[in-house]
Amino acid sequence: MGASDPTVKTKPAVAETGADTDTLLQTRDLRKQFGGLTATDDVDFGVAEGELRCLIGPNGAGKSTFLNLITGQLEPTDGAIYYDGWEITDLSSHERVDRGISMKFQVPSIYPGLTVRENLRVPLQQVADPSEFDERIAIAVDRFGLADHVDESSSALSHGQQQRLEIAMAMTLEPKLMLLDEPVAGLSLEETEEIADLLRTINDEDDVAFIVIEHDIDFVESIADRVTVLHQGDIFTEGTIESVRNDPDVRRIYLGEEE
Ligand SMILES: Nc1ncnc2c1ncn2[C@@H]1O[C@H](COP(=O)(O)OP(=O)(O)OP(=O)(O)O)[C@@H](O)[C@H]1O
Repeated sequence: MGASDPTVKTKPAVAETGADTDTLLQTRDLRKQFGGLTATDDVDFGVAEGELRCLIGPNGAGKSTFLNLITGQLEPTDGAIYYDGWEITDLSSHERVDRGISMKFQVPSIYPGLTVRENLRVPLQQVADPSEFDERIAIAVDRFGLADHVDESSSALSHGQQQRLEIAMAMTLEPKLMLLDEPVAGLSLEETEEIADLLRTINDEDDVAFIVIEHDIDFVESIADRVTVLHQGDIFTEGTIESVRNDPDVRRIYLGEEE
């Protein structure tokens, strides 16, 4: 196919950053300082299209700061962020959502005064015609195990159901990259397994890439393609969960074990 073929997407950032062509997100020398504290220390980080990556590290390692830089909730002190072939460093959070980056926080950001159906209508209003709402809501509640609760107040749902509702809301925006900050914190083992299954299914069927911050290593093991360990604002190591779990240096910094 020639360069004039409109179906061929040029990816200027690939040449600029040296990233692989299947790289969806790439940061270069990304830095965030809060006064004298360096929370993100010149990080070069890449995620491939359709990859499910977990981000782990001790408290204060800079995980949430890093995710907030990617969503645009925080402005970097220095460095650049590339997404889907384009530099997005100066785009607003809203513009990043429009391009397919979605974020789910630890505390479900659903509307407790609204029913499940009404909650799902909120993001749908941004992307669909009202005539499509009923059908799309029916598909979503079926897929996310909420069909029996569609007209219940979302405040009456269990914590696990609320997490699923929020993931369902994020998925209506048809993201290419979903960022999750501790999605199973406070959930039971059964609810945690449900979320793990859901994320793997979305990842397989919709080809959505994920960056998931999580402290629960068993959960990480059950979902991650690769794991990145952050420590003191920088990447300490990356690899499979097995290699990371068996790395004595990771055990020392992450699990607090002395050598
Ligand atoms: N708005 C802020 N102002 C000042 N310092 C901040 C701010 N946000 C984070 N920090 C500091 O930056 C460092 C990294 O914090 P961050 O919350 O990103 O770490 P984390 O790895 O997500 O930690 P945890 O696992 O405890 O959630 C910490 O030292 C934190 O105190």
